[in-house]
Amino acid sequence: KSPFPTVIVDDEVTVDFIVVGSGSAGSPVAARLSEVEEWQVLVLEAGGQPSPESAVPGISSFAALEGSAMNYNYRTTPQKYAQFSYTNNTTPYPSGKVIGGSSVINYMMYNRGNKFDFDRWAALGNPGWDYQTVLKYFKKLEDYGGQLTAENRPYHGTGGPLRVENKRWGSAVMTAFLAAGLELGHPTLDINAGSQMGFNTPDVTVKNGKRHTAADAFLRPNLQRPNLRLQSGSHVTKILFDDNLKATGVEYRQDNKTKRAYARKEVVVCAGAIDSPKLLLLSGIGPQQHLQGLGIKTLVDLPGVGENLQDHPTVFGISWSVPKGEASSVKRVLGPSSKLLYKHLRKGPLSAPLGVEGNAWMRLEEGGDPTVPDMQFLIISQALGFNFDLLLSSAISLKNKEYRGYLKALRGIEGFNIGPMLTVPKSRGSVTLRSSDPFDPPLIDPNFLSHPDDVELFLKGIKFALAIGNTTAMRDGIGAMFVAEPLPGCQTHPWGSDDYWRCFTRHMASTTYHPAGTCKMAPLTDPLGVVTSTLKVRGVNGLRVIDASIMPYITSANTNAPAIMIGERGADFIKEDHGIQINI
Ligand SMILES: Cc1cc2nc3c(=O)[nH]c(=O)nc-3n(C[C@H](O)[C@H](O)[C@H](O)COP(=O)(O)OP(=O)(O)OC[C@H]3O[C@@H](n4cnc5c(N)ncnc54)[C@H](O)[C@@H]3O)c2cc1C
Repeated sequence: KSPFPTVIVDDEVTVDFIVVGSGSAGSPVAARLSEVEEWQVLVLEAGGQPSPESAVPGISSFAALEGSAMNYNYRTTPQKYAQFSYTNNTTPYPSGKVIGGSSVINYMMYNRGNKFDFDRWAALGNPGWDYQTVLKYFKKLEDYGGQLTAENRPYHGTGGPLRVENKRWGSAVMTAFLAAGLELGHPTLDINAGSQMGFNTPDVTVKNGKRHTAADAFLRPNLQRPNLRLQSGSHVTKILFDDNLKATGVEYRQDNKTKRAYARKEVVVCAGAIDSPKLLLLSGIGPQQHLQGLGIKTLVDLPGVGENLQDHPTVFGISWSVPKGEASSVKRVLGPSSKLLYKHLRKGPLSAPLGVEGNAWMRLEEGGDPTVPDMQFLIISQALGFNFDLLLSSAISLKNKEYRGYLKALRGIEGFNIGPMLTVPKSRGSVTLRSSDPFDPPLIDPNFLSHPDDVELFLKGIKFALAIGNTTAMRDGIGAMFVAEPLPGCQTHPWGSDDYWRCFTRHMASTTYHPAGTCKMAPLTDPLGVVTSTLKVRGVNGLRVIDASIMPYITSANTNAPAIMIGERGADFIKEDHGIQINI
């Protein structure tokens, strides 16, 4: 039985709202709009049903691997300043093509970001996005099942659609990581509450031990509404406009047929930070020169479409070994006792995202606001070349030939990896069209490390990661031993020197799969803005973009929770504009 009831609508159909994409933001948009009984809402989703395995946290990250049918299987363009260790200087750039979008293939960490992120969006000239306002939406969307205390209670919601829980399982690496934080003077805390500065084990979008996607939370319970319809396998190729530049509907492909759907009120594009700008460009909204070069007629010359791509780069490969049994080995996660524990109690290694043990947020640059981090650390109890080596090295597409020897030395050992991650990098990339064919993958250029400050900050991040691994909690507690194998390509630099780590950074830095910012929300004074503060596309009517692409600056943590919040926030802007009373 398919988990999501879907429909096949007529080849030409008219509704009030068309929502393009059922991902982290599209699902709440559709659910909230269909609360208005007299509005007909149609969701067009390019992907299909999620696989049963995608619901099991411990194995579901396999869906993010290249080749999965639930993934667009994009890659970055060859990077000039980074990714030197990866095939052709490119890496896979997974993005969910499935009902639920990237919330079906992500690692389920639920991290909202920093108060400053949202106050900055508002200060740029985007009213209604300040922290106090968005906090109401974070609470509204949440059904918090984690531990509540006097400190974190005011920041959480219960009874909302999305289940958020404390992670149910961690290896000894997790406990040692938190102890290492305390040893270095950093508290263990709920980073979605008062302060983000410290160590934690992530809360996750998991319900009763199973992944809880945005579609599980917002669409599944509401698809019985007579005014909400979801049509899967429907790839939108173009937005249609009338002579007054009002969006009247979309053209899409389904079952090899070109069909049309018309919207009486609005078309809402929620296709994510890669596909939303792609769809605008295909529809003639974007930088005129780029469109002209591809023979696409320009409707609105909007230079910001596809620009301002931000992601959180991380440096892979900073690894420690531990004695057998301490980390997430294949045997431990997929072994019979783990399966039994999961089957009967929904607990154990299979109930938690594979290898994800903890996060930390720090400010490493001198000066600045001490409550705002510039670095996130992710500790995963797998490491390149270790137990899950095939999975990890293929996920990031390490150059096989060059690194075979390097990985061989590590094979079969257990271990962990601490990845420093820039919370708000200075480098900016872009998404552009490869051709005017809507089925051609776009050119995704994160332009990682094009800003030299990003490399210098990574240098500090790597040193802090080494300090975590060097604590008594890590060394004596779990027998952590740093893997000091010189990295191919960096052997000319004295091992461990600043230049060695700079070289290491440029070789190993890559994506954490958080594209954002490509349809930037900004006031009209900003020439690179694409949407207004109520998420309306500039220069046209009846068209909004509501997803991770609207972030002017990326949030200081993983982007799923903010994308869902953006969906909730955006739906209320639509309601307000159409005279519907909102309750928040
Ligand atoms: C491998 C991976 C791991 C991640 N891990 C985490 C994590 O642990 N924590 C976290 O917070 N974030 C994580 N993220 C990021 C997070 O999941 C995303 O930021 C978030 O899901 C983005 O939401 P969105 O609504 O902008 O886009 P999406 O959720 O990607 O939704 C876009 C939807 O639009 C559909 N679509 C696109 N184009 C079309 C079209 N032309 N026609 C019809 N439909 C279309 C897509 O199929 C998709 O369903 C991860 C992402 C990935 C890929």
